[in-house]
Amino acid sequence: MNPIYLALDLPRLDAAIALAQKVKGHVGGLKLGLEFFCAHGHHGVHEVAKVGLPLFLDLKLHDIPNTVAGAMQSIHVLEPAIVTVHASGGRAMMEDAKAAAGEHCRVVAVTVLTSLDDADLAATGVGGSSHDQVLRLADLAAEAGLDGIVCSGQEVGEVHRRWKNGFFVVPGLRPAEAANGALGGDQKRTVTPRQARDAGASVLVIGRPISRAEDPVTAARAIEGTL
Ligand SMILES: O=C(O)c1cc(=O)[nH]c(=O)n1[C@@H]1O[C@H](COP(=O)(O)O)[C@@H](O)[C@H]1O
Repeated sequence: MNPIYLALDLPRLDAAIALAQKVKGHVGGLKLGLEFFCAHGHHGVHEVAKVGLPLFLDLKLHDIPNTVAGAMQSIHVLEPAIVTVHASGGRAMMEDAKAAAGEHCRVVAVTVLTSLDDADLAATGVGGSSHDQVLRLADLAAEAGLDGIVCSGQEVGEVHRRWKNGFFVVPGLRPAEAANGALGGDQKRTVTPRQARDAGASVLVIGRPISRAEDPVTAARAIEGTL
């Protein structure tokens, strides 16, 4: 199975669907995140579902347990393959999110965003390294019964060694030839798609290296070819 999930972080629904149709032979799934969901909601998800690939609803839910469970129930109808919550919402929130998820939906917990480095983390009051914080939150997610976590490719190898049957989603991927600046320099803990896969990633989330490429099909095919 192709592990690449294309992040459809585009403001226009027609453009998102056109991109998905173009590259669908070179990716294994589509990720719809906050930008997409806030703009197009359930209607947009139903439209993208017609492309025929598994959907990853990256809603990064983070609230009290009752509210997150209610949100999970409200998205059953969209039949997502994967949904995200924030691990920092705590164990009870993650347990209730999993209990409320549809039968065939993997629930994965975002640990430390790939846009943060150790200094950013310290500024939020979290001491220690982002690496240690990812491991701590991965253990918590496993205890809560989640299917896996979201982390950077810099941590996935160690998380994989500790959590053998976990499901690991890795974003923040940059092909070796891509200049981070040209893609928006917001990602800080990056690796190449191949490095992430070799370290144990189950899913590779890739957005701008494909969506902003001059020719997205060529870019997607090239990345697929490195795996
Ligand atoms: O949950 C995510 O998917 C996610 C978590 C994280 O720590 N970092 C991260 O970049 N993402 C998502 O992964 C995608 C990365 O996009 P690009 O940087 O354009 O490849 C975006 O849709 C982000 O919302």
